[in-house]
Amino acid sequence: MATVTNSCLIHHFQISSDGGCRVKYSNSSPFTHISNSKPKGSPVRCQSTSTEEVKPKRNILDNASNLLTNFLSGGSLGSMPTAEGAVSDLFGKPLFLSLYDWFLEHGGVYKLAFGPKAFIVVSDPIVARHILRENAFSYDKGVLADILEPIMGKGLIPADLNTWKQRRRVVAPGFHALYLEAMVKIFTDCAEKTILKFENLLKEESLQEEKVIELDLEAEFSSLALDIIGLSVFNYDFGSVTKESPVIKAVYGTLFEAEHRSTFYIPYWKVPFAQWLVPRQRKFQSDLKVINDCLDGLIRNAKETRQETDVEKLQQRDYLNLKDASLLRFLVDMRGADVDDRQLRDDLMTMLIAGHETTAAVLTWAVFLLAQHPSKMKKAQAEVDSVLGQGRTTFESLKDLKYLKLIVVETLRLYPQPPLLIRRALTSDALPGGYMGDKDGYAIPDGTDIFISVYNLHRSPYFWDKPHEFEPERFLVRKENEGIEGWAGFDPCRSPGALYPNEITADFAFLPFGGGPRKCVGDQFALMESTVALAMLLQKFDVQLKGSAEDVELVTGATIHTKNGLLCKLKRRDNAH
Ligand code: HEM
Repeated sequence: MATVTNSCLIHHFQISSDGGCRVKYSNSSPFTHISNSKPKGSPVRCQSTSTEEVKPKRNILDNASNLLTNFLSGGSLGSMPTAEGAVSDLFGKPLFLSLYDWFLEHGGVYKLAFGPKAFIVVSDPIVARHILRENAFSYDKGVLADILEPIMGKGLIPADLNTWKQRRRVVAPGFHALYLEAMVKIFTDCAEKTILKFENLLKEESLQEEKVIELDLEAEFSSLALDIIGLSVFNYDFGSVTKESPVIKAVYGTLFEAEHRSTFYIPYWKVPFAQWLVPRQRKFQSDLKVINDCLDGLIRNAKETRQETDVEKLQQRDYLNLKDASLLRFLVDMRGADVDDRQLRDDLMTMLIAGHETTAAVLTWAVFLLAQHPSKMKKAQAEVDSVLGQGRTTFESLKDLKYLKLIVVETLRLYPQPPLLIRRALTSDALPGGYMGDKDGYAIPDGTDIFISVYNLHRSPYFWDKPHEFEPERFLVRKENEGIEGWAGFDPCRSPGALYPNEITADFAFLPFGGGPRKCVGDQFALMESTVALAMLLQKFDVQLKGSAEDVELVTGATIHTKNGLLCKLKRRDNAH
């Protein structure tokens, strides 16, 4: 394990342009060396400007917590490094940031003693690959399922393995290429409405001298992502970019509650009668009812107008000219009367929540990062101008928006949504030895709760050069000797034809959509949606932060977002007509 000194243990509430923590590798192309074989000696070294040693933080609360955890786990996790100071640290900042500091201190697999529970924190690609792919069916969603089940029922994210196996087979074919092509048209239509709204606001402002509008872009992206998910998943026009409605309010209310539950460690929603007695819980139940009634109506309507049964024919439809090319249409036409309404509703609710906030967060952080790197914004705009001119984004043009795509993936690297993946071992398991240490791996008992820290993997000084810097170009280098363009240290041959770098090309050191059988079903959808929205914004506007980057505080629930919005100044580009 490399020695890491104190200056690396900064809290990365903001990304600074110089990275804040300087690291260097003895190996210039670290990715190519990820393999099951452990590195000999200590191949990577994290250098820092300070020589101060890390001082373990302890207080009575932490000591008691560690003792309790070891006692309750029967000492079975005893040899694993333990994050000291866990309990007291957790109250100060988002959990995933503390997990990063402890990762630098304790390595790729360590134990977090948290009251009566122990969580294992994994920040090593080999161990992550084992849990997510190689031994995926020995794990379920554990704590996450407890939190989400009241909202998503047996939808794909919280579903137990048996339900998941049946439903994944039904839902995944819905994301076929022709559907995605039709969706790019919907993304473009919706993004155009957002841009039009900005232009109209600008017209109102142009009586003033500056001709600049100030907006909370995080809120605007949230509306845009909601409209897109409504139309593409169940052909429902929320129209939230321009109006408010009871359904929109209910969706935001439900998202807010889902978020609150995911940051709260006590399942207060399980307290008997709470849903009738506590006003907040009553509101949540009534919000849920508004959305469920809306979804039930849409499912009923789709069933009444059901058309075909054959999956192959459905996949060959002229999706671009369909009035309703939604996923719901596909699922009902494919399964028709067989489909269980409740299960369908759970799946739609899951996609509404999973697909909305995540994409809005990617767009928010992409703009945040670009605003701090004006030269990269100019480079992106030059690409948009050369590929699109003043035209619209299309399925074909996405292939040529190469730099924009790298901006999207680099944003996901720095701000993964969600920053942690949660699993619980269904049986005892032997975790493999990781890449980063000289350990032989650990045996874990069934019931062990695990956080796979995507944030730590994505900012690992062992795999990324200048891990905290925004450098979309890092993914695009010429591969030595082969003369082909590939992704830095990644092997594009592992996933030929991939439009974006992914966990396969990176061998699980880059996991923006998870990996293995429970990987995000909407990954391509989300990447294309983010690329389209970003391209259309940059085509028309120069964007600046209203205040300084340091003013933008981050908070987390299910995703990483800002505390008070992303206040920006938008100015129409000189050459935009
Ligand atoms: C940038 C946007 C998105 C990000 C970063 C993202 C990320 C993820 C991640 C990391 C997982 C795996 C969770 C785990 O292993 O525990 C996941 C699962 C999932 N996502 Fe996404 N997602 C995005 C957009 C979407 C969209 C647009 C949809 C649907 C339209 C969607 C639907 C789902 C579903 C249904 C699952 C569960 C898959 C399963 O268990 O079979 N996601 N997502």
